[in-house]
Amino acid sequence: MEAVRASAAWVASRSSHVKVDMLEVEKVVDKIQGNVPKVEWDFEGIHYFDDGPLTVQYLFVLDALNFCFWPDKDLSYDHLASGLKLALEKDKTALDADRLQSYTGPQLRQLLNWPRPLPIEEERVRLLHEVGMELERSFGGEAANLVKSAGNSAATLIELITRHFPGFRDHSLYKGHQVFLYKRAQIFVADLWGAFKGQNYGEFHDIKSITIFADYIVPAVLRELGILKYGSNLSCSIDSSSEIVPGSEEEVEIRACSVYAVEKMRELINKKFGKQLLSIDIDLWLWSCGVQNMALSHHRTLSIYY
Ligand SMILES: Nc1nc2c(c(CN[C@H]3C=C[C@H](O)[C@@H]3O)cn2[C@@H]2O[C@H](COP(=O)(O)O)[C@@H](O)[C@H]2O)c(=O)[nH]1
Repeated sequence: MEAVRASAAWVASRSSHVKVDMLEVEKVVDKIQGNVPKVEWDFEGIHYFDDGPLTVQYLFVLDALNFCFWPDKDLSYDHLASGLKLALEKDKTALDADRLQSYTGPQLRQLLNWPRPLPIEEERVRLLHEVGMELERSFGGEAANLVKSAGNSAATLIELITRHFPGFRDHSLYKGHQVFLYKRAQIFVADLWGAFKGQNYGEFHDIKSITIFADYIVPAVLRELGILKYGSNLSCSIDSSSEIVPGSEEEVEIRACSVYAVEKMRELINKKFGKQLLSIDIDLWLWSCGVQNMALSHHRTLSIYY
C-alpha cells in the first residue's frame, strides 16, 4: 500500500505531538536480534474457519465491524470474532447478503450475544447494511467473489474494497494533505492470508505491500517500548483516558507514526539480519503483546475506522 506508506512517512516528518525515536527502534531490533516472535493467526482460537467461501464472508463482516470496542470496558475484539463465529455455527445463513441488509441494533446485539447496546451501534448497523447491499449489487452477494476479482493482489483487493465500500475508506486530512491508513481493509487482507495460510483465498503475490494496522493497541505498545514519544499534553490526555478528537493532528500523528515506525523497524531487521519479514508479522507480535497487557493505556478516539 504505497499510499499508506507514503502518507504515513509524510506525517512522521512533520509530526509535533508524536515522535518516532529511531535509536529506540534500533535498540529493540538489536534486543530481539531481528527475531520477531512468531504469533499464529487465531492464536486465541476464536475465529470461524471452514476453508471455504463462508470463511471469507465471515472475515469481511468481522472486519466491517472491527473497530472501537473500548467505550464498553467489558467488550473486546474477541467478543465480536467469537460472537459471529457462534452465530454462523448456529445458522449458516446468518451473514448472507440479504440478511446483512436487514439487521437492526437489537438484532445485532442478539447475534453477538451481547447484553447491551454496542459502542457506536447505529454505525455498525449502517455498515452491515452497506456491506450486504454492495455485495449483492456487485459481487453476487459473496465476499468470496470480491476476493476472486482481485486476482491474488492485496493492493487490488484494497483498491476494490475502498472503491465499493465507503465505510472502509479510512483516511484523514493532515496539514491539508490526505493521509491514507486503510486499517480495516488491510486487516481483512491479512486475515485472509493468515486464515488460509497464504493459499486459496489467502494467496497474494504482493502481501509485502501491506503495512501494520493503525489501531489503538499497537501505538500503545510502541509507546511502551519507547519507540513512540508523546508530547506532555498528549501524554497527559492519554494517561487520564481523555478522548482524542477524531481527525485531530494528535490522532493522525499517533496512527501515522505507528505505521512509519514499524516500516523502519522492518527495513532495519531485513537489512541487518538478511530477512524477508513482513509488516504483518510485526503487527501480530506487537498486537498480541498489547492485548495481553491490561495495564497499557491506549488513546481513545471514537471512530468507525479502528
Ligand atoms: N493492529 C492490529 N489491530 C487489531 C488486530 C485485531 C485482531 N486480529 C486478529 C488476527 C489474527 C489474530 O488472531 C487476531 O485475532 C484487532 N485489532 C484492533 O485492536 C483493537 C481491539 O482491542 P481490544 O479492545 O483490546 O479488543 C481494535 O482497534 C481492533 O480493530 C490485529 O491483528 N492487529
